[in-house]
Amino acid sequence: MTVSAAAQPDTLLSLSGISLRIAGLQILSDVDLRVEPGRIVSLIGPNGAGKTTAFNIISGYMRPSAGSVHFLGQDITGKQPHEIAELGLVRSFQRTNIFGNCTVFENLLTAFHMQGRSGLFGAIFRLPAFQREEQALKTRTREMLGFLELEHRADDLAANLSYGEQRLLGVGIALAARPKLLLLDEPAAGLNPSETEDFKQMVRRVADSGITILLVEHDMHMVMSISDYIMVLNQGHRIADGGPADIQNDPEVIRAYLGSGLQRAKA
Ligand SMILES: Nc1ncnc2c1ncn2[C@@H]1O[C@H](COP(=O)(O)OP(=O)(O)OP(=O)(O)O)[C@@H](O)[C@H]1O
Repeated sequence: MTVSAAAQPDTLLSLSGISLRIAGLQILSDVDLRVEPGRIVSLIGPNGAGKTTAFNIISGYMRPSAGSVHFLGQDITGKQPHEIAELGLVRSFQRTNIFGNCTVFENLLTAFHMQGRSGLFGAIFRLPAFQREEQALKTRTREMLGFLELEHRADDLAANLSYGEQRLLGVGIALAARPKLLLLDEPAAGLNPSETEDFKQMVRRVADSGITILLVEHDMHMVMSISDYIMVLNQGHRIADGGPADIQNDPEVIRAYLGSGLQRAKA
């Protein structure tokens, strides 16, 4: 029996019996997941396991064939991505939302403006309310630069940032939307070890600030060292869930990975 998140006050996000079938292929089969507030939760599994598909369903980009998604006690199954983002469930993509020809400061300020109240009319006519808001948003932009440890890059074009710095900026842009739950899709892909470490530290700071994190990631060192809770998918089925130590020692998980990255993470 699956329990609705509405009946679970401590649950921020829950997936109940999620299945997806496309063109005769069973992509996800009866997947349950519960994300408690304030935690770092990772979704892992071999290639093709269904992790990105699960993210697409959670964030409204795909509709499941069966099952439901609840966020903050509300059924969000089948809602549009922007409606879900407005509720506080925000997804940070690997490289989409950055304007390369704008500075780092401008990128963040624009992201804060998207959440602002004065609107286009206020901006065009530079109404007093807009000017007050602009000052407040600039202050928040500077604070965010400090949080991301990117102050020294404030006036550089985003296109000139390293991969690792662009990834940090992408998260900063997502954070401007004031998420309650932040979805990170393979954030360490393409990063070198020191960039991965910087990113990991930043994820910790985000979690410490009270924002819950749901992560899809292949870098097992990162997953095992940062996660409070891990769910493992294989061929669309949940095969295990628990803390990092449980997962690393789970025979079915070891079989699914055939001793690949998971074993190296234990070394
Ligand atoms: N729109 C679609 N139509 C048909 N098949 C799809 C579609 N989307 C995903 N799939 C298939 O579903 C399976 C799961 O894909 P998904 O991208 O969710 O896996 P993943 O765990 O994120 O893999 P990876 O780690 O390689 O990114 C794969 O076999 C994929 O080919």
